[in-house]
Amino acid sequence: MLGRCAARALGALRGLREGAPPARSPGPSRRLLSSEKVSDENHSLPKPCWSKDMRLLFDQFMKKCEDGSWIHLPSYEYIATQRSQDFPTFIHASELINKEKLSQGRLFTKSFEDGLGFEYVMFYNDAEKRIVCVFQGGPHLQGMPGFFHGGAIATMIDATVGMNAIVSGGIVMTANLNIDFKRPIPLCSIVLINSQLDKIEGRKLFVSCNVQSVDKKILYTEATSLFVKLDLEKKFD
Ligand SMILES: CCCCCCCC/C=C\CCCCCCCC(=O)SCCNC(=O)CCNC(=O)[C@H](O)C(C)(C)COP(=O)(O)OP(=O)(O)OC[C@H]1O[C@@H](n2cnc3c(N)ncnc32)[C@H](O)[C@@H]1OP(=O)(O)O
Repeated sequence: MLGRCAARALGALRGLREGAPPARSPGPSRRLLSSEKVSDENHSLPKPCWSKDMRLLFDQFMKKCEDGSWIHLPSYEYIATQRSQDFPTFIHASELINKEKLSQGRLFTKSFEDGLGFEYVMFYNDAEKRIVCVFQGGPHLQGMPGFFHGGAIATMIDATVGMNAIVSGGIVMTANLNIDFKRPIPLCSIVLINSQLDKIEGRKLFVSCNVQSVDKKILYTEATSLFVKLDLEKKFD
């Protein structure tokens, strides 16, 4: 059975997706218009492009979810709710945004054809405040020949530590991300991204992370990050 904290974390994610505020306080833009589009396809479920190893890891983690200690986090291509459309106004940047283009917005990691870019699934452990992301990068993420682009690795790290901060703190933005690239990651390999919430100080959430081979014998990357919780109510008023 889900613990109260875990249920709250999942609620926060649903809130992000459906336009309800993830934090406790209801805001002036708490509305979901009937015309709003929400992608239905949960990309965190097995697809034909997932390798056998990716599928195996997925099954292993799903087994861990059975007692409620781990939660399988959903992931969607785009969030086209009124609240996400309003997001630039919350941070006083609406005049900088092309409104037509905003409606075409898609989550960067979900913008590739199946199997060519970012294939991943995240699992959250509420008691330990950590996320494990199983990541299968595709051939269009190449940097140096035969290896992943550093920016692609940084993107997946940001997505994972970012999700850890979101489930713990609501709506946050990355303020700082430090990455040590220790070994190049072979293109199309599967890796584990292990992220851990280290501490919360007021609006600041500190999250660290490493990227390992599936057998845990190779440490590819280490990172630390700072996320700052946005005070949407305050900024909106
Ligand atoms: C309704 C919305 C719906 C949304 C739906 C979302 C769905 C999402 C779904 C799936 C997501 C998957 C996950 C993805 C994750 C990716 C996330 C990104 O890529 S974010 C893009 C890159 N980041 C930026 O562009 C930030 C740019 N920076 C800023 O906007 C500001 O600097 C911000 C918000 C980070 C902080 O600004 P301030 O005005 O709110 O706060 P101040 O007062 O400056 O700082 C607060 C505290 O933090 C420290 N701080 C700030 N920046 C720091 C830094 N770089 N280093 C150290 N400390 C820093 C300050 O010193 C201060 O600390 P003291 O409270 O005094 O102790």
